[in-house]
Amino acid sequence: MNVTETAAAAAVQLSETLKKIDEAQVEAFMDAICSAKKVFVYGAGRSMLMLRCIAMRLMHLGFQSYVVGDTTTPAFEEGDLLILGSGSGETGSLVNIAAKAKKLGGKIAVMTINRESTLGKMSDVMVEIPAYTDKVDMTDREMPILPGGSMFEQCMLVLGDAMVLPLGKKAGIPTDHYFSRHANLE
Ligand SMILES: O=C([C@H](O)CO)[C@H](O)[C@H](O)COP(=O)(O)O
Repeated sequence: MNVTETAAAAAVQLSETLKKIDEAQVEAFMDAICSAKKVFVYGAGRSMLMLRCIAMRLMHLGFQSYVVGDTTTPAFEEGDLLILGSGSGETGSLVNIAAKAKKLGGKIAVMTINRESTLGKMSDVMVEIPAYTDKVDMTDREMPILPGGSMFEQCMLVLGDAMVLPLGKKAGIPTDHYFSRHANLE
């Protein structure tokens, strides 16, 4: 396959993977966002990059959303929600941050491939994405067309974007306000 054929085949695999996600898990995930005082996101590597995109969309909708570790990110408090994205569900820095957030009285929402992982077990709500990661033994799973954790990471991004309109509706945000908060010093 050449590059464009590979990209098209990857998009098909992405679509097939997204269709397998449990809608009830997604609903619970969105409810957790709507009932949180503030929403924080955290991940490592490419997973974090996808979560930054999701945090931006939440800000567009009017949620108080923050990226853990950014200079202007405020304190995590009781009633806040920490969204973690981790293919493996075992990345050490995320496990530490999740434990701290729980201790501070917050809730944990996790997107992961691995429901039995440490983060899966720590979560209050979880969306299981049946993708592939090279970090966990996945011999039973279809090999991805894209390398490493790419399939998982892209599923997170598309799923997060797909939540935008339903989240806006759930939170009662007028549609003409959706993107008026986008940065205008650019
Ligand atoms: O950057 C990553 C990627 O898998 C490289 O292909 C991961 O997102 C990063 O290493 C974090 O891992 P997970 O917590 O297992 O997503």
